[in-house]
Amino acid sequence: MDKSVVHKIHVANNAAARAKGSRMPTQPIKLYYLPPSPPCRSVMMTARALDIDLELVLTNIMQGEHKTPEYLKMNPQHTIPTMDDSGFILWESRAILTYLVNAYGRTDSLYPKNPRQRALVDQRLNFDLGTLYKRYMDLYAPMLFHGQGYNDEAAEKLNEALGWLNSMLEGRVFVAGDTLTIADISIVVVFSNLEAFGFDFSAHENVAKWFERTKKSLEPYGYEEIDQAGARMLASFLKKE
Ligand SMILES: N[C@@H](CCC(=O)N[C@@H](CS)C(=O)NCC(=O)O)C(=O)O
Repeated sequence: MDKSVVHKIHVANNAAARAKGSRMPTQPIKLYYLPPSPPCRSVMMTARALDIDLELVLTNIMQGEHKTPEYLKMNPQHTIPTMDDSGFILWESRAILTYLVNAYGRTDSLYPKNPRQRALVDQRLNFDLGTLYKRYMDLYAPMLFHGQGYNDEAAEKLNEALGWLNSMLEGRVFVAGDTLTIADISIVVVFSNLEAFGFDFSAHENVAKWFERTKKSLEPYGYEEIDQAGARMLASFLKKE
């Protein structure tokens, strides 16, 4: 679509949102992304949940588009997703999620302001970054990107992390309480990948039920189009190996 048309739509959408009393970006927020990238998918679903239009900038990391001088000037760590909100540059998906809710959320429900509730969301996000997503990558990155085989030890480590998540979910509807938060959106992308890759996590009953519930909750925010489609794309890389 013509850029000026995209901008006009953005201005009209924001005027409507402002009329409903919410804060909205003055310019479209740019997101450097690639559809199968799991952390990009969590940012895109969160933006939908917040009713924020993103200007998506396709950044093909397979073709080195994240290592151009311009990209490295913006993000020397050359990762996607990277966000540009009117010159404010941010990377690390979980930092982007918290920023978007803090800056543009109509309510705090996706990232509660209550200190204890927020601390639980932060704990889950840190668990995801440092343990769950890390162990998922320890198992699947060698298979996806280096043609290596299934590593039972890495699978066992991942399974251990799934068990910890299962315990965190005991007596809870969502990972940090009774309502959907950005922690669910960050964590769900791991499970969409595991499902697409055929990793059986059904023994973790709380996790399996939470996954189905979270998929449904995210349906209005593009779950199938963004997350499931991205996970299937990644799975097709896996099958080729
Ligand atoms: N922890 C980061 C991970 C970002 C990341 O590693 N993204 C991958 C794509 S899924 C990437 O940019 N890889 C290219 C590179 O690191 O050079 C986040 O959540 O944003």
